[in-house]
Amino acid sequence: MSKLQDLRQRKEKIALGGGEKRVQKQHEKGKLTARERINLLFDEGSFVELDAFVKHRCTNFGMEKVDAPAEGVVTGYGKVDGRLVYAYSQDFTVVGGSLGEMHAAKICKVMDNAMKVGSPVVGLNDSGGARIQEAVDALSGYGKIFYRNTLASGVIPQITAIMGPCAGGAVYSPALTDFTFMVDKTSQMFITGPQVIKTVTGEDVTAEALGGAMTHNRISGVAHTIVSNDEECISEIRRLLSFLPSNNMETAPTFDGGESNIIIEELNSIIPDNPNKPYDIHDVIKLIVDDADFFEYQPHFAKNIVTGFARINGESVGIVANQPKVLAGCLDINASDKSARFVRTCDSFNIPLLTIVDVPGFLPGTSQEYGGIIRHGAKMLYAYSEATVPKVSLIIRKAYGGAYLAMCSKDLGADLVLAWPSAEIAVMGPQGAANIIFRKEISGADDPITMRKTLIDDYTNEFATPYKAAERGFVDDVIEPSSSRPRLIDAFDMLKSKREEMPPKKHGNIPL
Ligand SMILES: CC(=O)SCCNC(=O)CCNC(=O)[C@H](O)C(C)(C)COP(=O)(O)OP(=O)(O)OC[C@H]1O[C@@H](n2cnc3c(N)ncnc32)[C@H](O)[C@@H]1OP(=O)(O)O
Repeated sequence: MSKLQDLRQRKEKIALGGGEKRVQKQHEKGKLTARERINLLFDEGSFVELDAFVKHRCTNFGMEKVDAPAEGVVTGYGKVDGRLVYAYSQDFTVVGGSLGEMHAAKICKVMDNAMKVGSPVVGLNDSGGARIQEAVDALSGYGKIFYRNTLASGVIPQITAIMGPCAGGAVYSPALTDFTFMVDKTSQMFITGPQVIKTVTGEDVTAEALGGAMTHNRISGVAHTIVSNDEECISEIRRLLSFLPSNNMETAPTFDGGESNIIIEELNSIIPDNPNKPYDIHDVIKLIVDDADFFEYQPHFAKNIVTGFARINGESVGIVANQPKVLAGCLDINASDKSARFVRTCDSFNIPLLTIVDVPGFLPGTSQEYGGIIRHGAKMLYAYSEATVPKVSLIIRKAYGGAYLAMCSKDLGADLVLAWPSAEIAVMGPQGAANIIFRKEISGADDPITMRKTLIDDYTNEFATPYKAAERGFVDDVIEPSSSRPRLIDAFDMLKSKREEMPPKKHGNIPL
């Protein structure tokens, strides 16, 4: 056999992964193989595989006889929409995609290379976890990955997709990355599986209920996006990448922004006359951004706040907006965590922030106080204050108390604050305020009910407007809602050359 034939044969054998039977089993579960996923991720023909010949060197429990093509993980680089991206894709058909010393070394090489050239890393996870035969060498492999995840944090975007099992120590690499996708029904994440839980606590729980995609998207907030199958997962990763720069020294790619001067009459009537009537903030976002295209971040978690990426005049922006439809748009523990993390993600990657405010306050109650709403809410204040990207706030209705401050107020460094005439910026809502400051007048009146109503109306007319804040310069301008899109385009355009430095320090100490 010629050397060339030998090379071809070797590569063909490696490309078969764990063999036909195991590939068939993978397909029967509704999953694509590691290589099929890689092919979908990258622009056609652009993927360059590295380390296909790497072998494990474990001899425990007969492992010297186990051939593991590509060491159970396909690694390399290629182009996504013409931009360089590094990726690894675990191959469940090879020793269950389990991670040993050399499997980890391949992933570490991808991360090291991506850091050198400043490109995102996409990790497609489908693995039985630490390769049990390799013992502490496998654990060390995870440790090396966690260390690199942390060093790369805020330098290059790190995206993880969970496309199969992800248990034990394996869960912490995804948790250290910027974005975690989970495929519905075929992916699970947990520290300890159902059997261990049954033994230790006696609790009965299925793997899906414990760590399925919806559990982590809706309840725990560990995952950011749920997708229905592998194909959708990969296409959503490609879509997400289009909103992000390749690294923290660059800005996100720009696109054709469409109509910029458009007046949107619908916005003038989108807020209901009754201040207690909810509406869907998505309607406002979709009218303002380019092509109604909104990539939502954690759409199923803390639905009282809406976060995600969009474009305004072709440029990426990160949007944080209260959702009056859920908990009246109050901020709570989960909303604070979700938005603070999102703000920091945007700031890391030079993505300007648009904050749309309609917030009646922080959610009252013992469960919130005992859960540490003070500590969690502080994360929002911290994240907005330290963010140096352009920050534009649009106050469309309620902006009360500490929550007004937390939603990127002027005092937390908003570069431009615009308000609609429907804005109400005050320490608290008129009803609550009147009960406290006019208590004596109300209780001493011949007709307390009428007196209360009169005083609430007085307070509303005087304070529940944007004009008190505008008088002090906390609001830069009160605008017609219909002009919001051109005004925001103009604001972000004006702020493009913004330069702001934080005081030198090792790192800040965000309340965790
Ligand atoms: C730090 C940590 O990561 S601790 C976590 C350690 N990992 C674990 O506890 C999980 C162990 N694995 C499992 O429980 C199961 O394999 C599951 C649930 C992940 C998947 O189950 P199934 O879909 O039924 O696949 P199955 O068990 O047949 O595994 C496929 C192959 O991968 C192997 N495999 C799976 N996980 C591992 C592992 N962690 N180490 C070594 N081999 C493994 C299996 O032995 C099997 O090999 P075979 O095809 O030669 O028979």
